[in-house]
Amino acid sequence: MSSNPANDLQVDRPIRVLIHGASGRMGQALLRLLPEFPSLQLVATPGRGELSAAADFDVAVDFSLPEALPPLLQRCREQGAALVTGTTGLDASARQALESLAAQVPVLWASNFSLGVAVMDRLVEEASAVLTPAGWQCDIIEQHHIHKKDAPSGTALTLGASAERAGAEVRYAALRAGDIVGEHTVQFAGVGERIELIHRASSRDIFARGALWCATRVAVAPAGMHTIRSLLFPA
Ligand SMILES: NC(=O)C1=CN([C@@H]2O[C@H](COP(=O)(O)OP(=O)(O)OC[C@H]3O[C@@H](n4cnc5c(N)ncnc54)[C@H](OP(=O)(O)O)[C@@H]3O)[C@@H](O)[C@H]2O)C=CC1
Ligand SMILES: O=C(O)C1=N[C@H](C(=O)O)C[C@H](O)C1
Repeated sequence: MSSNPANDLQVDRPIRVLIHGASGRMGQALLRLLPEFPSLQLVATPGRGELSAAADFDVAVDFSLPEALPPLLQRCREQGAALVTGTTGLDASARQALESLAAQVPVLWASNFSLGVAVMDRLVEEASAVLTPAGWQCDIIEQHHIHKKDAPSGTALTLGASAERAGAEVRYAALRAGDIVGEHTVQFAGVGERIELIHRASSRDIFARGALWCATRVAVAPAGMHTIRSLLFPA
């Protein structure tokens, strides 16, 4: 999760990586930061309709749109390659398709690859476990740039799911404005007091670095569904 090359993985041979969605905001950040991870060797950046002609790879790193995923999953399955994806707005059948791919290859989907949000997620779960039974209300307010298609954001839904595990009934509000990289507020409101947990992303580099760090780990992991929490905070 760090820009320190010492945190890169030592490997016998380079891990061949395909970047899916390379022309996008996240794709461009991934390409710029890739040199921080010498174990990763870029072999393909296929655009629309170019996947079948792409070179063989060990791990795909994907930030695209839900409709772009089926051909990528198919290619990973055919090749036995790992998948790290941060694409949000996935419906139940897309999530199921990831689970089914994970029966054959290592897969990691994360709605947010930042360390800060991973820690915030744990705080939300802990706060909700105490405050929900005490009758506090949980609300999640997220703000993003005007180009973002899905709402609520994937991160908001992940944080909400963590609060809901403790029984909370979460309400969501989403704002799309300017070039906001991403801001998430989880508010717990009781009578006479309130707690607000806020994460503000000021650069996409935090997501790109997190995804590349995960790729170095997932590429050499066993088949199955991996999570950012299981990589960052192994039991
Ligand atoms: N998990 C995380 O930490 C983060 C997740 N995200 C998520 O990542 C995704 C991408 O975000 P962002 O980079 O801002 O989006 P962009 O719109 O900037 O980029 C989307 C990319 O996907 C490609 N694409 C879109 N549709 C298709 C298709 N049908 N087939 C193949 N390629 C396609 C685009 O190609 P083209 O140029 O041809 O349109 C482009 O390269 C979103 O779901 C966003 O929510 C974003 C930031 C962090
Ligand atoms: O689309 C974005 O930009 C982001 N999407 C992710 C989400 O949906 O939570 C992560 C981050 O907030 C930026």
